[in-house]
Amino acid sequence: MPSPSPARDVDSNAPKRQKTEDSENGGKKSEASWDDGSSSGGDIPDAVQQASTVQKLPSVPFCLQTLRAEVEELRAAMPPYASELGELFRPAVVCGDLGELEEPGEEGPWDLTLCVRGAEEDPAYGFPFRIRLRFDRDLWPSKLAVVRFQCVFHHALTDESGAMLMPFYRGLPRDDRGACTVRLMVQAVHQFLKDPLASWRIPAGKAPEKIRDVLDAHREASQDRFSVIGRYSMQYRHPELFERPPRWRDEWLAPEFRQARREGTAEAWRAILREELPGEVFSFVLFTDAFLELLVDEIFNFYSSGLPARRPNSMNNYGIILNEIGLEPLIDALQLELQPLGRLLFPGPGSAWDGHHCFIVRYRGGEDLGLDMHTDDSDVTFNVCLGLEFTGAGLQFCGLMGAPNHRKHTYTYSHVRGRCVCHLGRKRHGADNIASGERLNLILWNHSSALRIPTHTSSPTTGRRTAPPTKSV
Ligand SMILES: O=C(O)CCC(=O)C(=O)O
Ligand SMILES: [Fe+2]
Repeated sequence: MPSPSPARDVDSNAPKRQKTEDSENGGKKSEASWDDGSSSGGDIPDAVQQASTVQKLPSVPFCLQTLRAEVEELRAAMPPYASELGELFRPAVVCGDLGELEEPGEEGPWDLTLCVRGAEEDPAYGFPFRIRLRFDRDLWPSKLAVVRFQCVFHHALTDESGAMLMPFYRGLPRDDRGACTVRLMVQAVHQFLKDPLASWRIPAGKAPEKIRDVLDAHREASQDRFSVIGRYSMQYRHPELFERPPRWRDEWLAPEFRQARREGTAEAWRAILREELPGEVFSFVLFTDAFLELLVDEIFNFYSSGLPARRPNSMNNYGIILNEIGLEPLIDALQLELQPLGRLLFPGPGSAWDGHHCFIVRYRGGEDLGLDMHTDDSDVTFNVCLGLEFTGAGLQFCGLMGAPNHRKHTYTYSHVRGRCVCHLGRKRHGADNIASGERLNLILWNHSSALRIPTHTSSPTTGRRTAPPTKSV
């Protein structure tokens, strides 16, 4: 896939956001900035640059009360393309000016999640995509709310983490004060999904061919994905797993897990945990038999549908990605259920998840038997055994990546149906060969964008983001 040609940034009059230069940011970029050349157009071709206008922005101070009122006004009259509007909340951690994680104080920022779709009949973007709006008092409402797609999203004009790029913000609609509003932000995302070039203010017919090519490639990937999800939706065995908004039924989660969640204290959570390796590997009962039966039945139903399945990673030939068959909303909700435990066990990497990769691994004679030692492309991994009957298949652990004992065996965990084992993604591990029977596990890789700020936030993505994540062995 060709990449767009480099060009210089011309918008030196753009207003500056505080402290976003590399030197002040530990070499990392913040999700949006208005200042330096590299963050506002390093790889963006000339036609795009010319379309960017130099804006005079008003100085309207941040006011939390007004922001809350705008969210409620949106809730009271949701546009047809928006749904699943959450509540404003302060994120548990954010990336500080030096790239370190910090807990935000009274001054915010504030986050809001909701789903937005593009044009109704569009087979690639006419579906609800979960987005996060981040309101930072240095930027809102005079400049922008930072927008990030918090879901599987194939698009050429967002960065690797799903964050909008600078030209999107330059084209934001404004109210009669010249400021942003929540409703206008949501409308801008909808317009972006409908016509990204117009939203970047690139005149019709002026888009460089290279950009049109990458846009088309991503559109095709998105369309293929929704085509499988759509076709499978005609064949669901258990539609309750696919509901929108998603809902975890009480009878699906183990009573002791629900009890800990109700009490919500560190002691209550600790009471359900088994510390397999002190401070590093934990396990607990997560699912009931009823849920295990339901999920396994649905997975075998998908296998027998004959629909194409992307494989979860380069080391697994028989698994399926749950986010690719319509279960992304359910897994979003599962991640929320597990978040308090992540925060307790792994402060930092487990504190504020906003993305996931969730898949099934399957082992049986004649297919994959086990899994080589590796680390996961996750911040925190949850691994739940779904059954079936099997012997062997111990889960081996070594040290943390980078630690002196990285390659040294430290512990063997034995999977038990319904039980979940959790660890940092950088803890080296691998599965012994299955000796008999068949094993299915659900693997949830949790990601925090605060820990994964990409180094390029402005150039169009140059290829299809369809390659499965790989593991470092
Ligand atoms: O089979 C297992 O239990 C481990 C799977 C795993 O580590 C992975 O898929 O990343
Ligand atoms: Fe793994």
